Amino acid sequence: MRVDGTAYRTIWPAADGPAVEIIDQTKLPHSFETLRLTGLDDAAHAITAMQVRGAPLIGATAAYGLWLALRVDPSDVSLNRACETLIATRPTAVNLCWAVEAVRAAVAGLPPGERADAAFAKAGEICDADVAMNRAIGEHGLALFRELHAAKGGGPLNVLTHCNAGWLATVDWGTALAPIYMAHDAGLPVHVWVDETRPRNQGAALTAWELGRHGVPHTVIADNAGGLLMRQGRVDLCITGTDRVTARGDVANKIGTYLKALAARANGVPFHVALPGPTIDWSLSDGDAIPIEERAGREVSHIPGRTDDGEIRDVRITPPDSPVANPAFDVTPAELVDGFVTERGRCSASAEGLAALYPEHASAAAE
Ligand SMILES: CSC[C@@H](O)[C@@H](O)C(=O)COP(=O)(O)O
Repeated sequence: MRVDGTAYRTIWPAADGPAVEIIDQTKLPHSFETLRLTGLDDAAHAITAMQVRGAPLIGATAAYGLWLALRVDPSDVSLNRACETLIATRPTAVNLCWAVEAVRAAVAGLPPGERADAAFAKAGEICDADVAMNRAIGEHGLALFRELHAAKGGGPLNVLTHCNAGWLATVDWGTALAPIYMAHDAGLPVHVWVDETRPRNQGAALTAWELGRHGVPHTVIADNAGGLLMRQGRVDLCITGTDRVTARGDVANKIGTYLKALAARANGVPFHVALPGPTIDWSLSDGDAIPIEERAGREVSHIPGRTDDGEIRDVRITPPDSPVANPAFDVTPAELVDGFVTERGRCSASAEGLAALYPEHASAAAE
């Protein structure tokens, strides 16, 4: 996507040496800054501190993190230690494990001297594949948007989304936002209700920033406003991304997604989830078995903002002696999801639906 006229991906190899560059998402929407990652620790820190976030981008960053580790020490011990370190950074998004295991498989059988180059090539492949999958998700989602718009019979299609599943969450395009960009670019009138997404405000800070840069009409709302808007008939479709989908179609996504799915079902609003194949965890059936990341309480007790003189600062909003809890994801059962939009097409949120699109994985999962 373009920022001030320049085309960016969210992660790219540095032109001038062994490093990768990222957009520091903790600085958005206040300032657009890039960062250099020069070693495994930088990559692990970028994921943990959410300088990069979003399931596909976490995976891509981990892949480059392995390259950086293998440049320094290509031994088996180093490879295994780097894989463990990266996998431990964030537990819910399965794309992280998928990308780490893809790089491990690409390098494990090679002589140590060839491993770093092979890891670099694999990381690049993962990034290119992510962009292609998201573009395809956008095209399949656009068909859904056109159907819903035609059924509505006029006016803008009002789409509600939660968290950030845009280009910042992936290498480019995004998952849930890809159809929104394509619809807007194709002249289909869309307006997006952007959930602020407490506690880290990925909607207010990142989705609103992305949509604004692209000229897509949008309105930021408090997380609690969605139910009212659905009841008032002001939401035509909910679409979110996901961090992990089980083989039977249960969906882990940013905390608060489940409440939106419940409100959507109660109000007859279609609720769809956009995902690339690597987000499916074929080893799990029951969504309640998905590990839910518990993040620091400070993300709940404090809220960041920018002062008038440009400083980004956290401000406390809870009594200092009140305990806080911060589960970062929730699970929406497949029954509440009206459909998946994948790079291979659309399907029902069910074992049968996923198996029809991904027969090679489904048969392996059943064995
Ligand atoms: C295409 S991204 C899908 C999900 O990763 C996204 O919806 C989400 O929940 C991101 O959570 P985050 O905690 O910001 O990494």
